[in-house]
Amino acid sequence: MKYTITVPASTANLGSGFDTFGMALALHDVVEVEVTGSGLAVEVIDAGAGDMSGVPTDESHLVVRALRRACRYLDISVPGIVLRCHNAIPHSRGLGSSAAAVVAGVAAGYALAGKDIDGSALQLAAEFEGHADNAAASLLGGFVVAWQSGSTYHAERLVPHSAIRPVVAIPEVRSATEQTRGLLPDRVPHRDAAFAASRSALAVHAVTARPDLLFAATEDRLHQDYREPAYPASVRLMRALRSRGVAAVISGAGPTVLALTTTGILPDGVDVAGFEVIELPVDLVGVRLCVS
Ligand SMILES: Nc1ncnc2c1ncn2[C@@H]1O[C@H](COP(=O)(O)OP(=O)(O)OP(=O)(O)O)[C@@H](O)[C@H]1O
Ligand SMILES: N[C@@H](CCO)C(=O)O
Repeated sequence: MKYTITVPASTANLGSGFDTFGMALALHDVVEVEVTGSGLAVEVIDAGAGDMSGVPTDESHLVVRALRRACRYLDISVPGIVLRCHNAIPHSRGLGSSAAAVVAGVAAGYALAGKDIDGSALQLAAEFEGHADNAAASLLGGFVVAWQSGSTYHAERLVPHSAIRPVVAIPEVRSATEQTRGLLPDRVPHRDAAFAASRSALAVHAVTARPDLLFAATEDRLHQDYREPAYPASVRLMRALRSRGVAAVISGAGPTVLALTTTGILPDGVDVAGFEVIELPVDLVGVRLCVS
């Protein structure tokens, strides 16, 4: 039996919802899993993601680690595994590749156990990253609001307004989430926290019902400026777009720039040299499984 898991990319933060907002995007990794008599074989295939030479093919592979974790949680043992990963989501660009890999592994564990995905899958997936924004989006699809109570992760899925057409500008350069989180301060001024509260509350309304409010709703003071030294060209592009009235933000931990448009294109005259610009519709479904 072959289990095929299709998992969407995601964009996190959306400007004002640091570690809270996520949105699934229609760019998918596909992971095929087969159970064998013994051992582990991992094949990593570039399906558009670019150079995959740094990705391990042993027990340290992220999909394998998440699959093993889910199997332990679900109390099943698997004698051997063949895994074929068709990677389309570029790594370390702020498009949630690591969360997608973890969600694929967890979903594979549930598939092997013959169980439907439930709330515990989010917990297992989010524990890998320490925040649930990307994982919840890849798991549930649509627009998610994620939060943490103690060590428990939660998320609510909302449906984005149908007029929203996300466009991403993906640079060649990479940046590791772990490093760019290190650029964030331990404390922020109270006025910036209040600013963030207003904009993130507004963003829930803007994304679901009032796209005309997206520009104000995506303003951020908690993370993007602090991370500018890691990817100055991306922040420059984001600001150039915002100066034209486009609701542009840094996608996740960067360096991709996300523009929440209603046109599916970026305005003429903005210099996008060094970036691949593509429209990525919202994925409303989240992770899916096919058994053959
Ligand atoms: N499909 C995958 N298979 C195996 N490992 C992966 C996969 N995707 C990501 N990884 C691992 O995760 C790393 C990237 O994680 P990182 O959190 O820095 O970036 P990201 O998830 O692409 O971006 P962000 O979290 O900002 O959206 C890769 O270098 C690789 O080690
Ligand atoms: N909210 C996370 C997303 C990236 O994993 C961050 O900005 O660091």
